[in-house]
Amino acid sequence: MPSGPRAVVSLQEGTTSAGGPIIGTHGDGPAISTRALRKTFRRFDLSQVVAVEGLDLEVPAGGVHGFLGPNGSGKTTTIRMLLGLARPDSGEIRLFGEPVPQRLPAVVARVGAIVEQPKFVPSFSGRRNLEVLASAIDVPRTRVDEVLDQVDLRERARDPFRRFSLGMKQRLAIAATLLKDPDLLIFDEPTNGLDPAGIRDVRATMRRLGDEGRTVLVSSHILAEVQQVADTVSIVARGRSVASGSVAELVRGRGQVRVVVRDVPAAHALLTARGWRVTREGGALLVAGVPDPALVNETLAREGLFASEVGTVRDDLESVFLELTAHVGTGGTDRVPGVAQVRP
Ligand SMILES: Nc1ncnc2c1ncn2[C@@H]1O[C@H](COP(=O)(O)OP(=O)(O)OP(=O)(O)O)[C@@H](O)[C@H]1O
Repeated sequence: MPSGPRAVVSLQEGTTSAGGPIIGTHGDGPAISTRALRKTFRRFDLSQVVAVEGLDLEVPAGGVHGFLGPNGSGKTTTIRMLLGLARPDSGEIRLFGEPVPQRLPAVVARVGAIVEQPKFVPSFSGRRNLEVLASAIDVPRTRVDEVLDQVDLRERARDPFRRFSLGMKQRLAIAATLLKDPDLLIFDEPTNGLDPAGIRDVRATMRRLGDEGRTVLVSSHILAEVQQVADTVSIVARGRSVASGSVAELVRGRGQVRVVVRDVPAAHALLTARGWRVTREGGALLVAGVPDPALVNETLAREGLFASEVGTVRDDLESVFLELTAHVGTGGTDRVPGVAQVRP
């Protein structure tokens, strides 16, 4: 995947006449759903690469959805299929309930996306670049100021594009996707190659768009970035979905209880006997798989083992991600044992 800002795929320029009226409104079902989606490629030596293997994805309408997975897990290929830029071998895709690619023209005006390399003119100002794009897709010029505000670039809009920082270039690309006021925005690794300030600004822009009620699908292999901005996430590994749900749901119950007790061996034996996974960390014990930390305290106290400290060590999404994707071997597994597919 290329790094740095990507070009705007102006889906809005698609043929809207062929598809007829748009059926359904934003909010009456998922913005994106895929079922058993599969895509293979042939390598130069004619061997087959399975890029996407039976992917089920559901992105609720409204808010920011993180599409997470390690490098090579099939995110870009999936996004390209969602946008009609690659054809699935098999499976189903729906955008706002409409089958894609068959009914893409019916939904195309509701979708904006950033993939691949930028196509802005370096010597033109940010504003001029947007004005050219706006007239190409038949959008009034007044819209240019609105989208510049939406990405917080109004003040720098007169600077030539070539003087923009990478973060500003990326926000200009986002502004271009907003010209047609789409309901769904798809960004493939939008923070790739940006410095921390650029990442923060792009993230704030995505959050704002999600708060406006738009659906933002953002792919990333850097989970810490998405964790802070996403309402819901899907985690993929080797082209398959391994977990999905809200960030809170995915990390809930996955923390460990840290307990400090004088008689460590006795406490270890007692807690292990309850069926919990217990590991030693210095003078403390880490207990995994406990639904409520109070249960640890209660179990110990009943046997006269009094804890001097009980606390929760919460996993972040990064650890959940590593645990989930580590389970998926070469052959792939559909689901990781013990991980619920939490549908938002
Ligand atoms: N055009 C292609 N020809 C051959 N193989 C491809 C092609 N496009 C993707 N692949 C392979 O398909 C797999 C999935 O790639 P994809 O780019 O979709 O993953 P990704 O999750 O977006 O990864 P990254 O974060 O590194 O971009 C990889 O093994 C990749 O090498």
